[in-house]
Amino acid sequence: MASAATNLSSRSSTAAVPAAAASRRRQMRTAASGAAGNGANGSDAAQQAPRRRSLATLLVHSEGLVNDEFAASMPPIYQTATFQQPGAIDMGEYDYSRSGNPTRTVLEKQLAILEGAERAFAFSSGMAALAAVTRLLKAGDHVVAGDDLYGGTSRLLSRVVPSAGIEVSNVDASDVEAVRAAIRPGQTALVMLESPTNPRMQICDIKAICQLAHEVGALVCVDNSILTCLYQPALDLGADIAMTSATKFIGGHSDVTAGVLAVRDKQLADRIYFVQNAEGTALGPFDCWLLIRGLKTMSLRMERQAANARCIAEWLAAHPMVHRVNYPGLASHPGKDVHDAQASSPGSIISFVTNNSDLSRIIVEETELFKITVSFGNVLSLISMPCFMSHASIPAEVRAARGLPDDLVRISVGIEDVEDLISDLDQAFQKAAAAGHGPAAAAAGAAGAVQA
Ligand SMILES: Cc1ncc(COP(=O)(O)O)c(C=O)c1O
Ligand SMILES: N[C@@H](CCSC[C@H](N)C(=O)O)C(=O)O
Repeated sequence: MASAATNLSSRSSTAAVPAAAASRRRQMRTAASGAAGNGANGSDAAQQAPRRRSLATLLVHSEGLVNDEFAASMPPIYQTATFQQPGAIDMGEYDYSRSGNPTRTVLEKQLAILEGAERAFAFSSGMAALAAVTRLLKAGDHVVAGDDLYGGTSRLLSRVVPSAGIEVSNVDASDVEAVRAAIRPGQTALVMLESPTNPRMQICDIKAICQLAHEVGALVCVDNSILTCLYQPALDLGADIAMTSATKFIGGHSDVTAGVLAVRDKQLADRIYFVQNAEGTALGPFDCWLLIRGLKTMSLRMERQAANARCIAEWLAAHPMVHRVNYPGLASHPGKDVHDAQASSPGSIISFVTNNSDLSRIIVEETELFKITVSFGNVLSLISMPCFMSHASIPAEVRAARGLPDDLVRISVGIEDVEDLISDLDQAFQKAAAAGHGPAAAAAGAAGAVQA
C-alpha cells in the first residue's frame, strides 16, 4: 500500500506540471473550436463538414475553466464572495460573486451550449428566473399566460406582477386561437407558456404561438422544466427565453433549488444580466457545482425515467379505477401530434384523475416507493395531489374555473425498477379498493364528474 501511495505521489509530483499544461492546451483548443464542437481535427478539419455533437455528449463534457492552473477535471467551487482586484481602478475579471463567479461561469457556458443560446444565466431558483423575466416588462404592458401553469408561476403573475401596473390574461394556451384572441397588438409584451403544462400535461404549439407573438413584437418565454432542452429545443422552436427550473431534472436529486434562463439575443441577455446583478438572484457557487455534476448524468436519468413513465402511463390508462391519464406519450393525448413535432420524448411526468378525491388520497398515501413530495425530476419516484400541494396557492375557485380538479394525482417517475413501481401502485390501488373505492364505485363516481 505504502509503495502504491509513493508511486502515485511521485507520479503526480514529477508529471503533474507537463500533464496540466497539455491538458490546459487541450482545454483551450476545445474552447476555441466553438460552442457546438467539431468532430474533425488537424488538417482534415478544412475538408470535413463540422459535426454538431449530440446533447448526450455535450451534457457530459463541460469546458471547465480554461486557465485552471491544475487542470482540475471538475471545476473548483469558488466559495468566495469577493475577488482581490489588481488595482483600485482595475476590477479584473471578477470582483463580487453576485456579479460573477468562475464556478457559475462554467455552468452558464455549458448551459448556453446545451440550449443553443448566446448566453444562459443560473438563478437561485426557478421562481427567481421567472421573476427576472417579468422585470423586463414595464407598467402598461400586457402578458398572455397559459391557464395551466405551475402554482408558483400563477401566484407570481396574479399577485406580484399586477402591482407593477402590468395586466395578465390567462388563456388555454393549448388552443392557438385562444392565444391569438388574447394577444393585444401594441400592448402584449410577453407570452408565458409551459409545454407540457404542470400539472395537466397539456401541449401548446410553441412554434405557432411564437409566430403570433412575434407579429406584435412580444417576447415568448417557454418554461421547459418538464422536458428541459434535452427533449425540447425551446429556442429552436422560436422562444425568445427558455426557462428551466433546474431544481428538477438538471439537479436530479432534489438537493438544490435553481433556475435557468437562456437567450439568443445579445441585448436581451444584457438586460437579464443587469436584472440578475441588480436584484442579487444569481446561484451560489456550491449549487452551481451540484448542477454541473447533475448535467453529466441527466440524459441517462431522463431516458430511464421516460422509459419507466411510458410503462406506468400505459398501466394507469388500462386501470379500471383511473378515469383519465394525462401523458403526451399516450395515443389518447389530444396534443400528441403537436408534442411529437416539437419534442423528442414525452418525459416522465404523468397526471391522472380518479374522479374521487378520497380515492386519490388513498392511492397517494398508500404508495411506498413513490414519496409524497412536491417537485419532480428526482431519481426517486414522487407522487402528489397538486391542488393541495404545488398548486395550493391558486385559490380554489380559480382552480375550479380552470378545470384543475382536487382528485388530480401527479407522479414524477424515477429510475427505480419499473416492475417495482407498478407493483407499488397496484398495492395502493388495491388498498383503495378494499376501502370501498373499487372499480364499480369509481365508475359510479365518474358519472357527472369534472374532467381534468
Ligand atoms: C413548471 C415549473 N416552473 C417553475 C417552477 C419554479 O421552480 P423553483 O421551485 O426552482 O423555484 C416550478 C416548481 O417549483 C415548476 O414546476
Ligand atoms: N410551497 C411551495 C410549493 C412548491 S411546488 C414545487 C414544484 N414546482 C411542483 O410543481 O411540485 C410554494 O408555495 O411555492
